[in-house]
Amino acid sequence: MKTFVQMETDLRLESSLWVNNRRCAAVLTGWHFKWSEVDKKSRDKKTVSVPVAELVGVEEGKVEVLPHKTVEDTDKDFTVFYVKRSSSTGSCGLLWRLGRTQFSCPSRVLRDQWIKNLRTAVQTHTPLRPHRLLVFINPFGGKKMARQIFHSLVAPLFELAGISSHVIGKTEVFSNKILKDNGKIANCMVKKQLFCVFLVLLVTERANQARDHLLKKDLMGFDGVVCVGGDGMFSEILHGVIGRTQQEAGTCENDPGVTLQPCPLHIGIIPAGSTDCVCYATVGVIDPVTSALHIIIGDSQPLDVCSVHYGFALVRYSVSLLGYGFYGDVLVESEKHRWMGPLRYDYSGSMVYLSNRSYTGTVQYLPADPLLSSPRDNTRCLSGCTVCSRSTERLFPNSSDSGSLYSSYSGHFHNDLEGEWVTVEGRFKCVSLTCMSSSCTRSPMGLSPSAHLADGTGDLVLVWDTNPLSFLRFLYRHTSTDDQFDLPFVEVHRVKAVRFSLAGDTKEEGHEEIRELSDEMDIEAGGQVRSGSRNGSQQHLAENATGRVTTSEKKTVIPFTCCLCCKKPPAVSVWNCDGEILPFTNISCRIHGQLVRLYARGIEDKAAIHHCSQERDMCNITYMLETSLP
Ligand SMILES: CCCCCCCCCCCCC/C=C/[C@@H](O)[C@H](COP(=O)(O)O)NC(=O)CCCCCCCCCCCCCCC
Ligand SMILES: Nc1ncnc2c1ncn2[C@@H]1O[C@H](COP(=O)(O)OP(=O)(O)O)[C@@H](O)[C@H]1O
Ligand SMILES: [Ca+2]
Repeated sequence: MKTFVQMETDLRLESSLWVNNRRCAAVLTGWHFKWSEVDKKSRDKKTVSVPVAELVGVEEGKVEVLPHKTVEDTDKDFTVFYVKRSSSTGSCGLLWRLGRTQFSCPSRVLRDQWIKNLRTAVQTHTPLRPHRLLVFINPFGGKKMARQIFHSLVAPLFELAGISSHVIGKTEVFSNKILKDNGKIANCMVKKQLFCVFLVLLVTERANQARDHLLKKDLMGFDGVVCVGGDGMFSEILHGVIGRTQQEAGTCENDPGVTLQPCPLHIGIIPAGSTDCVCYATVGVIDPVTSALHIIIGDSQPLDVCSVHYGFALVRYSVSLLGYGFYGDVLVESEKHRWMGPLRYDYSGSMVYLSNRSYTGTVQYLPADPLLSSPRDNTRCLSGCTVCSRSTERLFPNSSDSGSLYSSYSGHFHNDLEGEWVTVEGRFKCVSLTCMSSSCTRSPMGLSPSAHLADGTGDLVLVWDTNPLSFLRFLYRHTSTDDQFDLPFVEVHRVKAVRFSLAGDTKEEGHEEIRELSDEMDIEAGGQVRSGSRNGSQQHLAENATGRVTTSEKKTVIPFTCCLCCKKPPAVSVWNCDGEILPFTNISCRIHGQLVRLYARGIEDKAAIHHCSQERDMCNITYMLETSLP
């Protein structure tokens, strides 16, 4: 404690500085860098306060980054880059932009003192800033813009932080640029930069390449993995990161009852996909610059993950949507129209809606503690969420400081699969399970608006068979703030685990095909099954208890290919697992609290920011840091 106070005192700096030829009083306290004009009348006075954790770079001289980086190397000036917020229309979170202020000092000595103290403050207060990142770019995701997005919007920001890039895999034109730039960037990294980021870029050439890389290659020294793509790409990274962590810990992923090891590698998402639900639900906006800034400053958001099992074999992990019935059918249909890009979901959604199907099944669930929270309590999981913070203490009870990443990893995970299972049986339009709100641009409040990112539970939504108009009402409510659960044919439950099985005789049309597929997936006792890809060829990876890995490429078998034109509707649907079709119907699922961490901080409340900025007349806001820091 004494050392900490000492450090704070050492870092404190206060002096007059000039911004645009106007004199300002500037102060660096432990946690904030603030400046305000001194010669202004007090009522016009503006104080800009930047949390140290949100400083992006401190450079000598007068530096510009847009449209190109230019440096006027003067003796008495320095430039500070930081996170600046602005609200965005049409999304629930705030856009982050790069703020920049050039300061002039009365002497070079004072200038150097400011630079030194600001940089030391950042290093002291932001231990999770990444230094080495592995970046995977899916060139075929969403509107096929991932490479451009990365190179035009994200790379310049990383360059500010001092990039050294190493390209692996087959490189393309843009890679040459990175390689060419390397020398120049590496130089300033040594001399000037606030902190260094070492990026390894991989542009994928096939589905599951990123996952396989994470499962097999040397990851020594990396702090995090970044994916530039959509939810499918994120899912690959998720599987790679979780799988690798369990491999190294000697944990058997197949056992539905096992406590999985939380993953030390952070995951960053630069959105460039079709739904981008994970990004939207954890950041609040689909914006590559905002996401890049969250990565650069090393934000950390824990996330619950659902493991899906078929008997004693792991099938997949899910975070956003595990949906049977409507969402499964939409996915099957949308695969035929991938060429439409993101619009394929709207087209397929309409087609499947018009086909008016419902399915029988038995759902069993293990309710979560109703005293902790409820899916109908009208709360939102926002940045600094108290429900999630309390869950951290519950999930990692042995850690001394539950908020700290490293201490939580040393604690013992609390295994809570106790309780009484509830069984419901009947005919459903859809059965959905989500670990988080799953908000996205189509549905800004999400599948379950009050779900939490990191509370160790999921929300199970049961939509009983109903007439088409009522079902449309249910769907339509997802697009507004109207409560989609306030309908007589809809139920929502906060759960820790779920099982699903086909009701009655399972030997129905379509199901045989699924069974055939599952036979081909080589499930041995204790064997692990991974499947997936939505690009026409499905790679199955089966790993048995001895660790032997076998892969076999096979043509995608999508059940019910003629589902929309057959006169007789299919009796069995499929599971949509974060955009992947599962080859099994009878599955069991379990939520693993805070299994992974993202470079994000949850959705920042627009209202709180607005209120805050009016009160203090500040163009940059200390809001989050003031709520989350000691
Ligand atoms: C009438 C308007 C109805 C709007 C209903 C909106 C419900 C939206 C729920 C969205 C949940 C999203 C969960 C995320 C899942 C993703 O992991 C996953 C993979 O994403 P990726 O391809 O980017 O990698 N995405 C999906 O599986 C897509 C699910 C999207 C379902 C959209 C359904 C649109 C339905 C439109 C119905 C229109 C009825 C019109 C009747 C005339
Ligand atoms: N080079 C590649 N070629 C084909 N498919 C790929 C490639 N790289 C990744 N994929 C797969 O593409 C799928 C869709 O990617 P994603 O980035 O999520 O886009 P979208 O949001 O449009 O679905 C993912 O399941 C991923 O496994
Ligand atoms: Ca949750």
